[in-house]
Amino acid sequence: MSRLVVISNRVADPRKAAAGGLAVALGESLQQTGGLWFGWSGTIVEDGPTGEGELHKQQAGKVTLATLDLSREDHDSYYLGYSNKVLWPVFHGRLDLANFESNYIGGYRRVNQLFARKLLPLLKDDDILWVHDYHLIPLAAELRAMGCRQRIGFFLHIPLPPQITIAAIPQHEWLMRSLFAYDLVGLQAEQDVEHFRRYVINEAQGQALDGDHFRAWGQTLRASAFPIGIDVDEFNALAAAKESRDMFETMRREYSQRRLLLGIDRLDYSKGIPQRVQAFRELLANYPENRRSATLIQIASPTREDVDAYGDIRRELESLCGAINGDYGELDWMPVRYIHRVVARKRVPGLCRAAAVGLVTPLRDGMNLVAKEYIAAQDPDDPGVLVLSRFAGAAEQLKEALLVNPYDTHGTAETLQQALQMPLAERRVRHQRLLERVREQDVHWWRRSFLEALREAPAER
Ligand SMILES: O=P(O)(O)OC[C@H]1O[C@H](O[C@H]2O[C@H](CO)[C@@H](O)[C@H](O)[C@H]2O)[C@H](O)[C@@H](O)[C@@H]1O
Ligand SMILES: O=c1ccn([C@@H]2O[C@H](COP(=O)(O)OP(=O)(O)O)[C@@H](O)[C@H]2O)c(=O)[nH]1
Repeated sequence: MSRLVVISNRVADPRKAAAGGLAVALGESLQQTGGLWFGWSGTIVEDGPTGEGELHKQQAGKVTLATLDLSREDHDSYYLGYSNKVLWPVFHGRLDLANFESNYIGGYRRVNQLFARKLLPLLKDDDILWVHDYHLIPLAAELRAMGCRQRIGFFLHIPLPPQITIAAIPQHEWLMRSLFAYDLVGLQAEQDVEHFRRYVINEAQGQALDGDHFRAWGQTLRASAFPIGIDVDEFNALAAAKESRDMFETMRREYSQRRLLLGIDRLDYSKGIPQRVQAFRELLANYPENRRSATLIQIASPTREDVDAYGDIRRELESLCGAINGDYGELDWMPVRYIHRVVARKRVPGLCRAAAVGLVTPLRDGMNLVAKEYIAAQDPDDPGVLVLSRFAGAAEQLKEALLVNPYDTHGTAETLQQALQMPLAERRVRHQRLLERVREQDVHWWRRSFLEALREAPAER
């Protein structure tokens, strides 16, 4: 059996609970198979030489972690710059937030070359490589240029936008062409595959062949949807632990006379949090029976704070929450509880179970694992209702949720009222179907189906 080598920007000890969907899912996958997990150490070396990362190796159960430090200059241009000021906003359809500053691309290429150079000596001939996310799109091309012939798969955790939006990136042809150095490209949703198909045909003058195979720039690969899932059993074990049960009991006591609506997100402009708070405000305005009762808890964990757009969204959200509490709050009830901190993962199941409504309303999201965690956390006899954005990748699978357009404040407020009023029988039926889907297409299914497809993909090298 060949060894699995996972490469991602973010690496976490798989035995410890991590926040952030990618780290959680990869940790759970590697726990099953063992192998090597290679990526950035999370350390920035202030005055180290540019382009030379120190390699740290550490054993975490069956998994070897091999991580690199980055110099300040490389981190700023590769991670903050090209990854999070170019690729993240463009791939989430926010061209207005993209900053196409020319020196970012140099750092992005340099770090991908550095990763390839440091990884290559660690590889065995029959390893199977699985590269993750937008930080590392050109990694396979760099590895191939250094002689790497192993099978390499790539999984994009964020959405792939329409062809015309991709084309706004000055280096789009180089980026998309470098995807063809992989043997398999995995995307979150069928819609992303459709966007890939249109790019290949219309922009690269390539061909769509049978069975999700594509040919362009003299190379063939397969590009298919592999929607990422959660580890339901691991999540249930967290739910049964003391921290989670305590959290549930506390919330249930505190909100026994009230209805709880819950959002858990990184404070990212893609998550649609201000729009959600506006919709909640409209709910209170249009349906006064919810005043003194409905309470929105919004966990907005800090993320990428060195990127300006994230500071802006924080100020916007704080001002909105302040205004709604000022306008509607009473001495014994505040409509919004906004928390700008990470909630420990072991508390997430208890918090979700206590909420009558789970709010997952991103403007755009690759998948959104919180949507699946909310379903897994519910009491099947008295489940809450998931309100889900049609623009989250999860919406392709979770059709029995109440789907909303998060840009439509009025429509979302109406749906919140529908969720709060939904009869028990309907809640049970919807929840049962959703839970089946979350269980069937869990994180193990995701890993297995991707790796099987990678083993079978046409390998041209
Ligand atoms: O590593 P950070 O910059 O701190 O950001 C955290 C992660 O955010 C993104 O997550 C995505 O992956 C999830 C799992 O597939 C998916 O459910 C979600 O919709 C995506 O936004 C990012 O893609 C990761 O690389 C980051 O580690
Ligand atoms: O304060 C927080 C915020 C998020 N999470 C976890 O981080 C992951 C977020 O993944 P998702 O796919 O929803 O979004 P991402 O942050 O990766 O874009 C989920 O497992 C959450 O339970 C957490 O444990 N604490």
